[in-house]
Amino acid sequence: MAAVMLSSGRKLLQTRFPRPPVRSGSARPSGFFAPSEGAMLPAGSFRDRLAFITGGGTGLGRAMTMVLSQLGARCVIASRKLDVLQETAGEISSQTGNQVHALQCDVRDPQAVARCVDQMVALSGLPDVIINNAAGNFICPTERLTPNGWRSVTDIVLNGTAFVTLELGKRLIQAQKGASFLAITTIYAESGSGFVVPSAAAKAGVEALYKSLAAEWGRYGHRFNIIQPGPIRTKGAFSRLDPTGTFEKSMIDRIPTGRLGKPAELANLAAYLSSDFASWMSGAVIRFDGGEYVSMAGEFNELRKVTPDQWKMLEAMIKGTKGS
Ligand SMILES: CCCCC/C=C\CC/C=C/C=C/C(=O)SCCNC(=O)CCNC(=O)[C@H](O)C(C)(C)COP(=O)(O)OP(=O)(O)OC[C@H]1O[C@@H](n2cnc3c(N)ncnc32)[C@H](O)[C@@H]1OP(=O)(O)O
Ligand SMILES: NC(=O)C1=CN([C@@H]2O[C@H](COP(=O)(O)OP(=O)(O)OC[C@H]3O[C@@H](n4cnc5c(N)ncnc54)[C@H](OP(=O)(O)O)[C@@H]3O)[C@@H](O)[C@H]2O)C=CC1
Repeated sequence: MAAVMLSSGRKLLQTRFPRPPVRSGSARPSGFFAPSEGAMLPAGSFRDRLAFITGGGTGLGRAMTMVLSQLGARCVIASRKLDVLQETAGEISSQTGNQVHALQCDVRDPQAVARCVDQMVALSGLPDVIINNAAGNFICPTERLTPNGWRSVTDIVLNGTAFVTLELGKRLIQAQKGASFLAITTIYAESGSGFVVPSAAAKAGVEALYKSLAAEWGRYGHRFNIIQPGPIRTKGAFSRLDPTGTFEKSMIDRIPTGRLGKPAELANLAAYLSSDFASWMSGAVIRFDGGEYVSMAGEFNELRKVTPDQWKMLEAMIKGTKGS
């Protein structure tokens, strides 16, 4: 029951504002926004190209490796867990017929990054496409965070991205070879977010790093772009950000397109940004979130819950107001 109060405190009108109908993640809006998951670019768009993808063994990194490989790229995927990487590499290359190499690398360790790049160069040369996708994250009230907890996330996300970018950037400059660099951040890199503070701080740092290098290293033939994904189900993210599954429904409810993103959708955008079709694109920050960010930001967006009958009444009240 909602009441409209006069400034005197007297109730002018009472009306029932029923709770909005419960809408599941797959209800009405997703009928309008069904995902398309096949490779979007023309076949062979990455023929003779080498792509290096950190965290390419799982989740979104795996999906990006899959689409690049489908489009003809040779791929090198790198992270800590060699067995996971090898399994993914085998699966993708047997589906696409293109080489996928797995290299162990902890991006927090600059020497390990240099060794990994040495191995890649020996195997396949320097890459044309670099995707900094590896990340660490977990929800935690900031007052519970230890220095090592802070370090574990910021080292992977910010330092890891910087070490990979510096190592490859310097070698590419030396070799006078152009390349596309892409970083995967998140929508809260822009707004900040409680409960994932090291991630928010580190992702914001990655964005500053990539925007800065877009300005500085264009002269070497290097492009730098950023994708800020909204929620896309992966085991890595959801097990650490919503371990009980409690928040998923309310999250979907605030996404105007009414559903989570799909890894393959993100992968198509990443492929476009890394391709020659985007050769004029650098320094771009692309939010890819089904509208979630603007939906959370708008002061009056909760008025979506107001029914047509309630609008009639509100309109009459507003029009009936005389003076200020
Ligand atoms: C409604 C929400 C639904 C989902 C939302 C979806 C989308 C919204 C936008 C999403 C953005 C997503 C961003 C992402 O980055 S998702 C990527 C997630 N993937 C990963 O994190 C994979 C890699 N992660 C890890 O390996 C670990 O989680 C890691 C980051 C902790 C690093 O591992 P490791 O180096 O082995 O570190 P540990 O030794 O385990 O721990 C180090 C340090 O951290 C403390 N710590 C670990 N976990 C927690 C926790 N949950 N709470 C508090 N502290 C934690 C740990 O205790 C150690 O500190 P000490 O001081 O004790 O030594
Ligand atoms: N899924 C989502 O909803 C969203 C995801 N993102 C971003 O997307 C990217 C992919 O996340 P997602 O696929 O969901 O999650 P995953 O957990 O599947 O991916 C994270 C990857 O990072 C690798 N990694 C972690 N630490 C290191 C390290 N020290 N050195 C090298 N590699 C490391 C992991 O491999 P290993 O354990 O083998 O090292 C893993 O493959 C991340 O940048 C994340 O921040 C952003 C917004 C939303």
